[in-house]
This record gives sequence, C-alpha cells and structure tokens, in this order.
Amino acid sequence: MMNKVPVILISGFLGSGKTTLLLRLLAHTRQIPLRAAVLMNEMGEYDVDGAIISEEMPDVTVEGLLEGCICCSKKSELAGALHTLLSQEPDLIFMETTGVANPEQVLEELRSPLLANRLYLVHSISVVDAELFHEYNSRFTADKELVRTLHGQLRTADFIVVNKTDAASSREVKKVVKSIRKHNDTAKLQTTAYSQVDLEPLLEPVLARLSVAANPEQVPQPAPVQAQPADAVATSIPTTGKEIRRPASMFRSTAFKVISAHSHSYSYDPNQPDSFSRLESVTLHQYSSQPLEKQRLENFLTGLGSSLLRAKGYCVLPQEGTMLLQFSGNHFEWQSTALPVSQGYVTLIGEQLDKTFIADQWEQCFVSL
Ligand SMILES: Nc1nc2c(ncn2[C@@H]2O[C@H](COP(=O)(O)OP(=O)(O)OP(=O)(O)O)[C@@H](O)[C@H]2O)c(=O)[nH]1
Repeated sequence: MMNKVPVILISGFLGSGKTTLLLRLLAHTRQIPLRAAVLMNEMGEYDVDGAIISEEMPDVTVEGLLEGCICCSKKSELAGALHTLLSQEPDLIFMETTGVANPEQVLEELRSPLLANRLYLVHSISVVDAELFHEYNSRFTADKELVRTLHGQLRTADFIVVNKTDAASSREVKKVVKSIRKHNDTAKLQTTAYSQVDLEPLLEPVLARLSVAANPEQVPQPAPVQAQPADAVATSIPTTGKEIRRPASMFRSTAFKVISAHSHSYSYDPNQPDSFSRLESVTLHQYSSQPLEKQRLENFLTGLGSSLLRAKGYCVLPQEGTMLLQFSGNHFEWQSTALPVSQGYVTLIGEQLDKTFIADQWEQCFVSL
C-alpha cells in the first residue's frame, strides 16, 4: 500500500487568522525539515493568501481553488487539486478553506474512496476571531446556512485557536471560550494573538508517522485524531492544471470595473429553503493609469460600514509601490511586497454589497491628474 500523506485542515471565519497560522506552520515545517504543500481555497478570483505564501515560502507548492468554496461549488475540484499536490510527493499537505466554508463537507470529501486511500487527516484546526466571535454570531443568527457553517467550524475541530486576543478584552476572551465549549468541549484550545500557538504538538503525529514509515520495525504510534480508514478503491481522478488567472475583461476600455460577484451557496435542499447565505465577494481591478490614493481607498472601505466584512488584495500606489492590503474587523494593515504585481486588485467580501455604489466609490479612489 502506498504511504498516505498527512493532511492538516485549517478553517475559521473570515479574517480570523488562518493564513497567519499557516505561515507559522510552514516556517516550522521548513525548519524540521518537512516538504509541505498547500491547498488554498479563496472566495475571490485571485489567490491573495496563496501569493502571500509564495512570497514568504517560494519553495512551497501552492494549489489554489478560487471563486468558490471547497465545501460546495468547488467540492468537485477538490480531489483533482489534492492529487496535483500529491504528484509532488509532499511530506504533508495543509488545506486552508475560505472563511465561509463548512469543514464538515470537506471532511466528508476527504473520507471518500477517491481520497481516503492517499491521505489521512491529522488535525482539523479551527481559528476563531476573539474580537468578533460574538458579534458575528448574533449578526448572522437569521442566516441559517452561515450559522451552520460557524458551528461546523467549531464542531469538527480537534484543535481550536482563539486568536486576536490582543483586540479583545480578557473578559470577552473568557466569554468566547465559554461559548465555544458549548459546541465542542473536547478539542484542545489555545488563546493567542497572531496565531502564535505551540506548533510542535501539532506536528508530532506527522513526525511519528514519518519515522514509522522510515523505520517500519518501530512500534506504530497511536492513530491520529480523526484518522481515516486505511484502504479504499483506487480510482482515476481528473487533475486540475495550475491556472494563471486573468480578469475576463482585462482589455475593456473602462478604467475600473466590478468584475465578479460570487454568492456562497450550497446545493439546493428542498427541506431547507431558507438556508442560503448571502455573503458574496466582489473583485475590483486597478485598471486606471491615474494614481490610486491610499487614504481614499481606506475611506471608501470604511464607508461601506457593516456590509463589508473583509477586504484583501494588492494595490499599486504612487509613492509606496505595490502593497498588500488587509482589512478585517475594521483594522487596516498595509505591507510592502516584492511580488511582481502589474495590475492591482482588491477583493471585497461582505453581505448585500451594493455593486453600483462600490464601482462608483472605487472610481473616486483614483486621483485625477
Ligand atoms: N490584531 C490582530 N491581527 C491579526 C491577528 N492575527 C492575524 N491578524 C491580522 O488579521 C488579518 C487577517 O489575517 P489572516 O491570517 O489573513 O486571516 P484569514 O483567516 O486567513 O482570513 P481570510 O483570508 O479572510 O480567510 C491580517 O491583516 C493579519 O495580520 C491577531 O491575533 N491580532
């Protein structure tokens, strides 16, 4: 039987700190050294998080599944993407879901015969934003699908990272932990800022398994958490080639366009007619030859109010050059990048986004010469 490759699944709501954790894990695996590969799932049309990883860890193979969630619209492509990564023979695969993905569906897919004979799950990690956990929970109570997703992210985890404790009071952090425990009272849980968790125990089962594979006479280690059944029928799987994505309307003369809108939805369930989540993503492209002004962009995003949950992308600025923009929980983060980005873009994720207004406001972010 072929050696199975360990998988660590990272889920958690928008902006909670999944990529921050993944970067730490990748830095640690590189030190060991383990050859890690990443499956990155993004709701927008660009792989912003994949680009961040590629910049910091150019040796790590990243396969991106974009414009949809691997728990629903991209579920059929999951096996192909994982097999593309498997062809690189990594020691370990990290999977980061979108912030609105329900890991329950992903885990179900990993248990399918197509994947169960090649992979085994070591950890399902859920990252929680301590600052916004309760706000999101009360805000989305009417959105049954999203509530199911938020709870699914907690239920499936064997390790929960309560992150962003620097942005929440200690009283709030305690309340968050108490609420989480109502959904999952068995997972290991760590409170932290910037996803600074103890990495060694997380990777211990992977190292144990690898050392057994290298020295088969050793006594096998206990089965990893939620380990999958050993054997399954091998089936041929279509692979997705790595795609360099280009905006469809790249050659339009219009300077700035709202290119795409993606609604997060699951396949229709007649028993749950109201179970539709209205979260969507919109990607804005920096087509203009006129300079993009940082302050105007910040004002525009803040002006969208509570309808905007998350924004991220690369902006080409007149003074600073290309910068990575991150917006979550009303906080902006700008970071210089050496990535060769010829045309900037910003992906917005939110609820009931007013696209006409957004297109107009985006246009106002460019300084008229
Ligand atoms: N204040 C604060 N900011 C954090 C912390 N952890 C991460 N961030 C910032 O929050 C933003 C989002 O972090 P990510 O790691 O990209 O979050 P994510 O869960 O991958 O986000 P999605 O891409 O929406 O899925 C970035 O600007 C991070 O630098 C934290 O503990 N405290």
